[in-house]
Amino acid sequence: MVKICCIGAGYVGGPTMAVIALKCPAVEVVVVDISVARITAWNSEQLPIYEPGLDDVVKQCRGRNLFFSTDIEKHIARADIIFVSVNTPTKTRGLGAGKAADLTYWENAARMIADVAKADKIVVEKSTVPVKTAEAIEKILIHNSRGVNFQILSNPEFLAEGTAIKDLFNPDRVLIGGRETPEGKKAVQALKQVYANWVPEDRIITTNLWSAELSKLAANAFLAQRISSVNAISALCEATGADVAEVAYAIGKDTRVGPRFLSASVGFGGSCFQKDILNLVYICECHGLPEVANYWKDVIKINDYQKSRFVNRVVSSMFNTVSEKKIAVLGFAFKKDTGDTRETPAIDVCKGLLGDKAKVCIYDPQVTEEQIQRDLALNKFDWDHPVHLQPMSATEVKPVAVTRDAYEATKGAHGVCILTEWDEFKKLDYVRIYESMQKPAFMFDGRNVVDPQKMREIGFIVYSIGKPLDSWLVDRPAVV
Ligand SMILES: NC(=O)c1ccc[n+]([C@@H]2O[C@H](COP(=O)([O-])OP(=O)(O)OC[C@H]3O[C@@H](n4cnc5c(N)ncnc54)[C@H](O)[C@@H]3O)[C@@H](O)[C@H]2O)c1
Ligand SMILES: O=c1ccn([C@@H]2O[C@H](COP(=O)(O)OP(=O)(O)O[C@H]3O[C@H](CO)[C@@H](O)[C@H](O)[C@H]3O)[C@@H](O)[C@H]2O)c(=O)[nH]1
Repeated sequence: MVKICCIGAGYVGGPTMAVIALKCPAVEVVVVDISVARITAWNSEQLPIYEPGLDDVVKQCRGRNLFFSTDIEKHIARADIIFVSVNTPTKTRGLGAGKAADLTYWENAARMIADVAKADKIVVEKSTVPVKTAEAIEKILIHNSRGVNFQILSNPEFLAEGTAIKDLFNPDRVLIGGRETPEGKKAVQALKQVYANWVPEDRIITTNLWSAELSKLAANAFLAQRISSVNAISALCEATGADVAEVAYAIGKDTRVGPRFLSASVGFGGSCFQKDILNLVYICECHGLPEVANYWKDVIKINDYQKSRFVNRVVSSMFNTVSEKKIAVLGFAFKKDTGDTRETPAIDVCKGLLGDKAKVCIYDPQVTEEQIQRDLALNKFDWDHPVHLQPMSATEVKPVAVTRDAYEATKGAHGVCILTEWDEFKKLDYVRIYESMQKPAFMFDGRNVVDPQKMREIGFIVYSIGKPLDSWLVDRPAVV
């Protein structure tokens, strides 16, 4: 029986290994982590992450050929194939601070593999890492190997949160990069065999190591660039009276462009886009390509601009101050169908509103009060470390209220901000919400979830990203 061990039981390691176990009954899969709490949760009824369809997959395989453990050394030693899916945060100090990836966790994992391996192993890079990391890891392994043969593969993951199981069941492609030596090719084939259990052969792409690593960063940069492009157009739409949804529909009908990833929003979030673009920027700078670096940096600049623009819109339309006003925030996760808040635009929007002394009251169907407090207290990039290593000081607790219900959050509020496109926000009783609010009642829709015309008929003053403005807003420009 082929034995797989995955180091890192997070958003990628957990779902990916659960699907491998489901689709490959002849493979034994053990997911290990340094976080005892995470492993305990994976072994319980309440999994540590919310992902549609995940519970079902885990229940089918756990205890059969899928196991979760903190005994990292034992399972590394037993495995034929080791996936590494640990955190790769942005460095906060030293060389490359604010851009380069901090490979501390990756390096620790590699050294542990070198220490405990007594037989040949295939080591698979699953984390998203700057190009040529595999080469560095290879050096650590080879120099500490004591005669064991390691083959390094890059197998970046393309799943999106909220649709992880769907994406893993039916991936657009699986990418495997490896060395072009006979041993390297053999290792690529071994990993290909695992995916071939359910992924059609023509969707499994093999490349050299560097192409695989760079493709992952470039794919995320291209996706994020589409959102910043449509968000840039949304600002122009507001200034000129066009409707960004109509413009995006017309653009997306061109088969060369395609319709997906053209929804204007308060900004993109998530653990990947910003971090991966910063990595790309750093690599370009290191290779003496400042023009290319600046090109990609602007994708992030537009994203920051979009968040600031939103906050300024709220403040300027509410008589230029939100001080002491209750502002309800509906949605805190970075997208629907996940409880993940990493780099969610809600953090910057809430911090902006709190900076203007608003009384912020937040409701999200999947995010806990503890998580929201943690997010509002953490410094930039601190979130991407194993949870038990993140700083958290009780003195930093922010004056926000968190409710378990959208009606409670909006009761008595002066304004409502929709920051995540949860389906349930489409179906709320907005007449009831309007009646319970202070007047004039403001609606700021950062995800174009509600029909602005219907909201106006109810009585709200409405702002929707990239849509023609209410006359009230036209006279109150939101300058960044
Ligand atoms: N989240 C996504 O949608 C996504 C998609 C594709 C790729 N990625 C990439 O995959 C990687 C992991 O992302 P994630 O979202 O799963 O992160 P995560 O924070 O959810 O999980 C990482 C896990 O690794 C564990 N860990 C860290 N060091 C360890 C060590 N030495 N030994 C054992 N466990 C260790 C942590 O405790 C944590 O549970 C990142 O490089 C990310 O960029 C993420
Ligand atoms: O038209 C769109 C599409 C997305 N978003 C926002 O963009 C962010 C990212 O969304 P999405 O890409 O769906 O989620 P992620 O889980 O961050 O997945 C991205 O990042 C992963 C980590 O690298 C990759 O594996 C995936 O392929 C890539 O889509 C979210 O805040 C979305 O709300 C928009 O604002 N408009």
